[in-house]
Amino acid sequence: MKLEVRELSAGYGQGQVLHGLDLDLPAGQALALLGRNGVGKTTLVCTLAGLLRPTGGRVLLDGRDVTGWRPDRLARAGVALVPQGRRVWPALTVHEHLALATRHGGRTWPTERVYEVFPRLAQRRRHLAGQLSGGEQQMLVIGRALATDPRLILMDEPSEGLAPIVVDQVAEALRMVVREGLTLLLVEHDLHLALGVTEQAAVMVRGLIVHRCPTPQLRGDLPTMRRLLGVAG
Ligand SMILES: Nc1ncnc2c1ncn2[C@@H]1O[C@H](COP(=O)(O)OP(=O)(O)OP(=O)(O)O)[C@@H](O)[C@H]1O
Repeated sequence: MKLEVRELSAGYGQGQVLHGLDLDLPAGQALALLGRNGVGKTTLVCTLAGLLRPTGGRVLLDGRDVTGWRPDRLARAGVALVPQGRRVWPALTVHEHLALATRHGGRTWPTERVYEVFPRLAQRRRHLAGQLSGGEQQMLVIGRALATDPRLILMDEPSEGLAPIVVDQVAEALRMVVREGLTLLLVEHDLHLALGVTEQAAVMVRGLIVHRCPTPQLRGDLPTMRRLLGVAG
C-alpha cells in the first residue's frame, strides 16, 4: 500500500511535535525510520495509525485521503500497528490471540501462515501469553498484526528489550513478510535490525525527515550516521 504524507503536523496540546513532515513510501517497500530519542518517530507512527489527530497536512493511502480517520477505520483499510511495549492479554493463549485478530470478518491470514513466519508461536500455541518470554510476546504482537492481513504495517521499536538472538528471529520474519510484498514502516533504534530488513532509510530531526536514502548507502555513510544518529565509531 502506497503511503504519502504531506506537510503533516501533530503533537500534544500546545506542544507541536511534527512540523509539516513529508514522507513517501511506495507500495511494497520497507523503510527504516531512524532518529535520536524524542524527535517524533512514535508521534508520527501514532498519527498514521489514527491514535493522534493531525493538526495539519494530509495522509494518503493508495492515493485516498485518510487524514483524521479513526484507528478502526484505518485498520479495516489495511493499516496495522505494532506499538511500543508489546501488550498482550496474559490470560489468553497464543492461538486465542490470533483467532481474535481474525474475527472481524474482513480479509485475514490463515493462522497457519502466522505460524510459518513464527514457528516458535506454533510450538507455543496452547500457552498463555502471560507465560511467554519477552521475545515470544513480541512475536505474538507482530503475528497478531499480520493475522489481520495488513497492507501497511507500522512498527515501533520491535527489538526493544529483546536478546540479540531473538532480534535475529524477528529480523528473519520481517524479511519474509517484506519479500511477500507488505509495505513496512519500521521505527527502530537497533541499527543492525533496521538496516538489515529495509531498502530505504529516513532520518528524523525535530519533527521532520531530514535525510532519505537507500539503506546500503546510509550503512556506508558513517559521517551522516554520526551526525544525525549519534552513532559511535
Ligand atoms: N503523550 C504525550 N504527551 C505530551 N508529550 C509527549 C507525549 N508523547 C511524547 N511526547 C513528547 O513528544 C516528543 C516526541 O516524542 P516521540 O515519542 O514521538 O519521539 P521518538 O522519536 O519516538 O522518541 P524515542 O526514540 O525515545 O521513542 C518528545 O518531546 C516527547 O516528550
